[in-house]
Amino acid sequence: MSLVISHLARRFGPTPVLRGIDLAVEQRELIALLGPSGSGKTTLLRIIAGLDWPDAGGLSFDGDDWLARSAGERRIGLVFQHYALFPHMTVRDNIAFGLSVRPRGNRPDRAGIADRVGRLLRFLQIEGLADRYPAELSGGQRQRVALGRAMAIEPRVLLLDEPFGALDAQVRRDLRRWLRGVHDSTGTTTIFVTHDQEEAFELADRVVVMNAGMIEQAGRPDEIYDHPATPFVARFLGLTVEVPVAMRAGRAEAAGLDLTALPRRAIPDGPATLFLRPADIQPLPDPAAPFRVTEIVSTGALLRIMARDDAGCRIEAEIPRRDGRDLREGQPVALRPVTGQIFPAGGTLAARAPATPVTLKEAFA
Ligand SMILES: Nc1ncnc2c1ncn2[C@@H]1O[C@H](COP(=O)(O)OP(=O)(O)OP(=O)(O)O)[C@@H](O)[C@H]1O
Repeated sequence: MSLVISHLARRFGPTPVLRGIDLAVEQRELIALLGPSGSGKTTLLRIIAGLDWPDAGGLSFDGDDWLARSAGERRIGLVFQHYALFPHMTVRDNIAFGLSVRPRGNRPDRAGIADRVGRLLRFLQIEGLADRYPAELSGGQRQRVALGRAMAIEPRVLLLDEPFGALDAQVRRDLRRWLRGVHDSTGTTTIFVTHDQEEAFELADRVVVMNAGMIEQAGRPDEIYDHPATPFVARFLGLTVEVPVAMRAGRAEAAGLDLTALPRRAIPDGPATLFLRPADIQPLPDPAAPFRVTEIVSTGALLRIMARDDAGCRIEAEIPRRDGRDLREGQPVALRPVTGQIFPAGGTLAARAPATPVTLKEAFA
C-alpha cells in the first residue's frame, strides 16, 4: 500500500467540498478520479500534493504522515491542464529545473543533470524539441514536456489534473497511449483527474467516480462500466434510459418491454427502476408491439431510434446503421434490452450486481 487517504474532509466557508474520502492507492497503480465539475476532484488532488490542507481526516504514504510534511518533502510530480512552462527557458532547461533547485546534498552536478535530462528526453520521445522554447511547441508537445519536468525529480506520486483537457480529440488519444506507455515503463504511482469517461476508462487501472465530495464507486473500469453501484454512476456512465419496472421473483417486468434477456436479480418484489444504455436496446419490428418508432436520426455509423407507447413512455435506442434497414417511422417495434442495471425504488445500492529503447530506470542510472 502506498498512499492511504482516510475520512478526508474539506469545506470552503459553509460549503462541504470533500465529505469523508477513503481511498487506498497501491504502488504502481494508475488511478483516474472521474466526476462532474465541482465534485471535488481538484481539491482532493491539491490536498495530496500539499497545496491545500483538509479540515479532518488523514493522508499517509508508506505509513509516513503526509499532513505533517510540506509539499516539497512529499516529492510529488504535478501536471496541470495549463501548467505554464517557464517561457524564457528551453525545453531542456525546463526539464532540468526540478533537479537544479534540489537541496545541495541531493542535487546532481551539472554534468549529471545534463545526462539525466538527455535520457529523459529520449525516453519521453521529445529529444527533437530540446532546444525549443515553450512558445514554439504545440499544446500536446507542451504537455509532454510538462510531464518530463514533473518526472525529472523521480516523484513518489505523479498527480495530473486534466492534463489533456485543452487538447483536441486526436492529440488527446495519442497522449493517452503515450502516458499509459510511460506509466507502464516507470511504474510511478499516478493519480489523474478527468471528467472524460473515455479517458478514464482507457487509461486507468482503477476508476474512482466522485460526486458532490464523496466517492460513489471505485473499481476496475469494466467492473464499473458493467455494474454501476448507484443511480448516479449509472447515469454518468450513459445508462440514460430510466424505466419504472415491477420486480417479481427476481425478474423485472414492464408493459411493452421484453425483459427476458435480463438475468434474475436479488431485489425484493415491488417497484424498481431499470437503467439502460440506448446501445443496449434492440428495436425489433413487431406488429403486435405497443411501442411505435417516432423518429430515426442518423449520426453516421449509428441510428438513433426514438420510440413511444400509448401511455407516453419514450425510449431511445441506438443501433448500428446496417441493423436498422427494416425500421421506418410509425412502425410498431418490440424493445428488447440485452443488459441493464436495476435499482430498487429509492435508489439505493444495486443488487447486481515508444520509439527509443531507454527505460526510466536507465535514464536515472
Ligand atoms: N479556494 C476555494 N474557495 C472556495 N470554494 C472553492 C475553492 N476551491 C474550490 N472551491 C469549490 O469547491 C467545489 C469543488 O471544486 P473542485 O475544483 O475540487 O471540483 P472539480 O471536481 O475538480 O471540478 P472541475 O472538474 O470543474 O475542476 C466547487 O464548488 C468549487 O467552487
